[in-house]
Amino acid sequence: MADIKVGIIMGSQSDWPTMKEAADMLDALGVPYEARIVSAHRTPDRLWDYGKTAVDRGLQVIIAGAGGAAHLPGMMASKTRVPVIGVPVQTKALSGVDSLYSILQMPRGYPVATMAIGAAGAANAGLMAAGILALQDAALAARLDAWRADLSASIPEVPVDE
Ligand SMILES: Nc1c(C(=O)O)ncn1[C@@H]1O[C@H](COP(=O)(O)O)[C@@H](O)[C@H]1O
Repeated sequence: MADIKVGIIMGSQSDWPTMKEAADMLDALGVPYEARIVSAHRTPDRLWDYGKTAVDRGLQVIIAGAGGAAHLPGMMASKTRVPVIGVPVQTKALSGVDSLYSILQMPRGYPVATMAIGAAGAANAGLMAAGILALQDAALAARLDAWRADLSASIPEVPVDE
């Protein structure tokens, strides 16, 4: 089995369509990961175990997505020193601003690197995780540079009528 250094966790199955954007990005960059449903509210023991074993299992980055009262990323950051990237999942009632504020305003000492709301934030979380791992992985760094160059090259210089 490939050496898994990235954990993608989410509060609910309903978050997967958003969090899959992070997974797809990691797939595109050839970064192995695991994906799990872990909820601070609904499965606190699972959260505890995941955080407690993260370092020993070799995880180097955790991407945590949740919506609404999104306590999962912050609680995971309280349980492990593995860096946590938070993804605020978009919600119906408050458009994800609730998720954003829940994740963003961590107390001093327990940071969560918070992305933008929704799918773009999840994709960026994948890129952020890859960038962190690329600091010590030259082959991944080359793939990430190529991905960025491709994106840049795909942006037209002159706008066209659609
Ligand atoms: N914010 C959290 C946590 C948590 O932070 O522990 N656990 C579940 N949830 C969120 O509840 C929302 C609705 O979940 P359901 O769709 O299962 O009702 C999801 O966006 C999930 O992340």
